[in-house]
Parts: sequence; structure tokens; C-alpha cells
Amino acid sequence: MPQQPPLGVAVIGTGRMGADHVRRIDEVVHGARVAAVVDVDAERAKAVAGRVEGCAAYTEPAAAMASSDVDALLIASPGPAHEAALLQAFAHDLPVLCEKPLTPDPAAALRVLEAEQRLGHRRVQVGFMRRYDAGFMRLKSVLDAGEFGRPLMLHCQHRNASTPPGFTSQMMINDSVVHEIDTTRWLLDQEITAVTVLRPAPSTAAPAHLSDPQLVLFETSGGAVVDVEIFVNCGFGYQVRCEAVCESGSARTGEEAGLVTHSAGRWGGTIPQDFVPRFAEAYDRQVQRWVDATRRGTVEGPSSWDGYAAAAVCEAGVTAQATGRRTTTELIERPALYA
Ligand SMILES: NC(=O)C1=CN([C@@H]2O[C@H](COP(=O)(O)OP(=O)(O)OC[C@H]3O[C@@H](n4cnc5c(N)ncnc54)[C@H](O)[C@@H]3O)[C@@H](O)[C@H]2O)C=CC1
Ligand SMILES: O=C1[C@@H](O)[C@H](O)[C@@H](O)[C@H](O)[C@H]1O
Repeated sequence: MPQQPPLGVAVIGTGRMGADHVRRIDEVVHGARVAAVVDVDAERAKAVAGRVEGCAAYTEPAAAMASSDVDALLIASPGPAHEAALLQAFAHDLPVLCEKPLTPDPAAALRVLEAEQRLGHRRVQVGFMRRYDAGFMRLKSVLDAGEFGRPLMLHCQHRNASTPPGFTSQMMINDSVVHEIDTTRWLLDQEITAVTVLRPAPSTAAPAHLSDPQLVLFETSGGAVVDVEIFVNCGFGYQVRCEAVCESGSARTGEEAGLVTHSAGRWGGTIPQDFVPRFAEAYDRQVQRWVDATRRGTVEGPSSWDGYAAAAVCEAGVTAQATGRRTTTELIERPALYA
């Protein structure tokens, strides 16, 4: 049997996530190679391309998409740049793994949905990597098997050690809680119908403009209630946990595992400092499955519809945050392409 050539991937955006995905495709993932990188910062693109044999560097996504070496795209530019890159990708009919968020707002997500529907087939997997985390996958299996009856509530914690300069309260919803929005929809297989945001007196460790932490509540189409503690300047590390409370039992993921030490009358362990080590295996699995599906000619995982639904809930969340009022979400009818 003739061997299938590796998938030539262009990585768009070579910052924190993009550079890590370049390393991942080059060193961890099978069946793919980094054919090109793109960054508006030419020096950064050149530096990242220089670490990979045969990798071209561009400053324009269109230039990479026009290259015969490029079979697929991994978009890791900032959210506001995703729509333009996705629409260009559709024009070249290229498969895409797009980092979350699909787009920063539902209007842009709808334009992406419409363009993908005009193409007539799915092309996009959205980078909601928790769906590929071993602990979250086990939690999903338990819920799907109905082992403990119907899920009634999810209790979620999402803590970041600190935020970069310029991180806003809205970003706590759009960049951070967007993961819990997708996790809730995926774990429960229900839509989020309303959002309420409560804001305790902020931590003195939070930057002056940031109302940190916040408690975000979701109501779902199946009558479940979900609470999310989002605390992005907790200072001590990165924690993502989720407990599902069902009719006859509960299941929890995200507890610290690994090495537990005992010394000098104390026991302890370490806490990862950010998402890169915490979700390293999930990112690896996500990209490997995308490559495998793409080489088989299929598209799997979170779709543009999931990206749109998440953006719509984020919009409601930002309104709820600003007004202090329970805010309902509005979704269009789900198009047949995403049934
Ligand atoms: N799944 C996850 O856990 C995480 C996902 N992300 C997502 O990954 C994406 C990138 O985030 P970071 O790497 O943290 O950002 P970053 O700021 O570190 O890197 C973004 C890079 O994109 C480049 N860029 C800006 N506009 C561009 C354009 N139009 N075309 C090409 N390159 C462009 C910038 O010069 C920069 O090098 C975002 O969508 C973000 O939400 C970020 C952190 C974690
Ligand atoms: O996606 C991510 C970041 O953009 C966001 O800023 C962090 O809060 C999340 O934990 C991380 O997974």
C-alpha cells in the first residue's frame, strides 16, 4: 500500500499557543508536518519557522493558503483575526483547527456558519481542548452511561494564577468561561438558556479595573444549573475542576494527582502554573485526532455550531456581568449541516 504523505499544516499566529502547536506537530503528532507559519510579526514567524526543517514563514495567511505545500490550517492568532482567516480558508476549501474562540461575537460566528454552509461540508474543528482531556472524557463517559442518573448540577472552578496586562472583566467570560460554556454544553448535551453573574468584593490582588473573582451561573435547556467560579488572579496556580452532581451520585475531575510528598510534618504536591502543562496531553490528543480525521477526509470534534453557541452564551454573559441581571440566550435554529 502506498504511504500517505504527511499533512502539510500552516500554523497562523506563532505566539504562546501557536508556537506550542508548532512544536507539538513537529515533535509529538504523527502524520503531519509544519509546512508554513504565518505571523504579522515577521521576525517572530521567521524565528519559529527556523526551528522546523522545510518550514516557510509568511506574514499573510493568504500567502500560506496559496502554497501547494499547505493542506490544512491551525489558526492560533487572536480571536478577532479568526473570522477573516476562516473565510479565506473556505475559499481554498482547506480543513481548519481553529483555537477558541471561533470568533469573539455571535454575529461574526454566524457569518462563518453561513460561509461553511455555502461550502456544503464541515471544515472547522474548534479548539475546545477540554473535550480531549482524559479526566473530562471519563466524566463525559460516566454521564453518558447514566451511571448515577440524570445530572442535576455542575460545580466548576477555573482559576488562573495571574492575568497579562490588558486582561478585562469581559475577557473573564469571553476567554476563560468560554471553556466552561463549551464543557457544559458537551457534558450535558443541552443548550445554556440563561446566564447570571455575581460579583463578590474583588480580591485586593486583582488589578484595579478587574472585578475578580466572579460567580457565573448557567441555566440549561434540560433544567440543570451550573455554577462557575472564575478567579483569574488567584496567585497560587492554575486549577480547572468540575463536579457533576447526579440523582444518585457525583463525579469530579481536576483534582490534583501525581506526586504527593510527605516531609517535615507536612504533606503536599505541586500545582501547574498555567494551561500549557495542565492541558498538555489534551492539546496533544486534540491535534492528533484532528490530523487523523483530516487525513481520513472527515471532520470531527467541536464544530462551528459549537463555536457559535459558545459566542452567543458569552454575549449573554457579558451583558449579565455588566447589568447584574439574569440574561437569556438567543440561538438561531441549528442548521442541518451541524445536526
Ligand atoms: N485552548 C487554550 O487553552 C488556549 C487558547 N488560546 C487561544 O489561542 C489563540 C492565540 O492566543 P495566544 O497564543 O495566547 O496569543 P499570543 O498573543 O501569544 O499570540 C498571537 C500571535 O498572533 C499574531 N497575530 C496577530 N494578528 C495576526 C493575524 N491577523 N494573522 C497572523 N498572526 C497574527 C501575533 O503577532 C502573535 O504572535 C487565541 O484565540 C486564544 O484565545 C490561548 C490560550 C489558551
Ligand atoms: O484559553 C485560555 C486563556 O485564553 C484564558 O485566558 C485562560 O483563563 C484559560 O484558562 C485558558 O485555557
